[in-house]
Order: sequence, then structure tokens, then C-alpha cells
Amino acid sequence: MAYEVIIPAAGQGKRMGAGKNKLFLKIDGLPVFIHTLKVFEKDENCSKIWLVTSPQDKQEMHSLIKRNKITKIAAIVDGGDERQYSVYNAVKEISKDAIVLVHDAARPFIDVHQMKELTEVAATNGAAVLAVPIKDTVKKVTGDTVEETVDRSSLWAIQTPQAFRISLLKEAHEKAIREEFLGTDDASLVERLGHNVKIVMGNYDNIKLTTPEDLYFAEAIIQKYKV
Ligand SMILES: Nc1ccn([C@@H]2O[C@H](COP(=O)(O)OP(=O)(O)OP(=O)(O)O)[C@@H](O)[C@H]2O)c(=O)n1
Ligand SMILES: C[C@](O)(CO)[C@H](O)COP(=O)(O)O
Repeated sequence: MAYEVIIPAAGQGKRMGAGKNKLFLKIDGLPVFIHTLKVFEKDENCSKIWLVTSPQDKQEMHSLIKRNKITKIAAIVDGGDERQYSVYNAVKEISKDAIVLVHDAARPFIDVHQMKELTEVAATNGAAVLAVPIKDTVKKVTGDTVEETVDRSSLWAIQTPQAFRISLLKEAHEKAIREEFLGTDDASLVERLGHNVKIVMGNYDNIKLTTPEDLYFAEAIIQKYKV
């Protein structure tokens, strides 16, 4: 099923501590965000890529896109102070009724084969997210003291891509803005509409590069996918 994808890439990478946007760090010789873009460039079901960047990163990202022959970029959109606002700046640009994926540029190890089920579930249900069951025990903590251990049988680690009918995603973002709600993912905005969000099983390789340790994992994962 055809889809368009919004790639938020306008963060600063503060937790990575690299002194620059972590998306420019190289894995196996290529910048992180180029690895991510290449997945969608190769996917014949992806019709357009909407890349969201910060003003300071725009020119460098544009030249790297050209050098790596990424041709599906519909527009490079200005980011906002929060991930949610960055995504919305791209949502506003999408007019026709489409299935839209939102995928973090910081998650380069997305398996293209997972897009098919994700987009089909979103087309039927309106919203779907990739997720994996958590593996650790989770506890609620106040200060340095455990308050309670949470039953983990119903806890999932939510990933991206997250897939939506664009009309639903637009409605959800606009409600969040009106009510000054800030969520950490797009699905939480759709949930606030009272709309069900379906889970599609992801995989544990689909990590978000966030802190320095993630770079070690990334080097290992890239070896797994090298043909
Ligand atoms: N204002 C923002 C913040 C984040 N992002 C993007 O959203 C994705 C997930 O965000 P995160 O991993 O938190 O990236 P950063 O915000 O850069 O990281 P940090 O919080 O450590 O600064 C990343 O691809 C990031 O570039 C964005 O487009 N606009
Ligand atoms: C959207 C997300 O990747 C789902 O797990 C996550 O919420 C992004 O969080 P971040 O703090 O903006 O990286």
C-alpha cells in the first residue's frame, strides 16, 4: 500500500553528547539519517519523503541528500522546538488523503518489510504503531525509592514508524495544540481523540540512537544487515 513518510530530523542530539546533531554521526561510513532515508528511498510503496530539519542543519542535510541520490524528498520542512511541532510542520504540508508514516531519523534499522502490515492496519483502523514487548522489570520510583512494581505483561516499548490516515493525524495534532498538550509520540495525540491505536509487532533491532552506548549497538546491528 502506498504511503508518504515524515522523517523528523530537527533535534539537537543532546543526550548523545556528540557536540552536533547525532544524525550526522557515521555508521559504516554513512550519516545516521542517510541510512534511514535510504530505507524509504528503496521502498517502492513510499511515494514521498518529508524531511524535517533545523535551520542550522538544513544546508548540510540537503547536500548529503544530493550526494546520496535520495530522490523522493517532497520538501525539507523547518523543525520546531519539540518533536511534536516538527512533525506538525510537515503534517500541514500534506494535502491529499494519504496514509502517512512518521519515523524518527534516529532509527536507521527499520525493516522495510514491516511497512506493509503497518500501512494496511493503519488504512483499516486509522492508526498503527510498531512496538515490542518490554524485557525488563519496570518499577515506579519516587526519588531513590521504589513505589511499586508495574505488571509488565501489558507493557510495550513503542517505536516508529507510526502510521496514520493523514486526516486523523492532522485532527490529533490540532487538538493537542489547542489544548497545549505535548506528547512524546504521535500516537498519544490520536489516543486523546478516543481513537484506538493498533499495535504491530516490531523488532528489537529498531533502536533509537539516543545515548553514546547506542552507537556500539548500531555497529553490531549494521554488521547483521550487511550482505
Ligand atoms: N524538536 C525536535 C526534536 C527531535 N526531533 C527528531 O525526533 C527524533 C526523535 O527525537 P530524539 O531521539 O529525542 O532526538 P533529539 O531530540 O535530537 O535528542 P535529544 O533529546 O537527546 O536532544 C529524532 O530523529 C530527532 O531529530 C525533531 O525533529 N525535532
Ligand atoms: C517517538 C518515539 O521514538 C517512540 O518511542 C519516542 O517517544 C521519541 O522520544 P524522544 O525523546 O523524542 O526521542
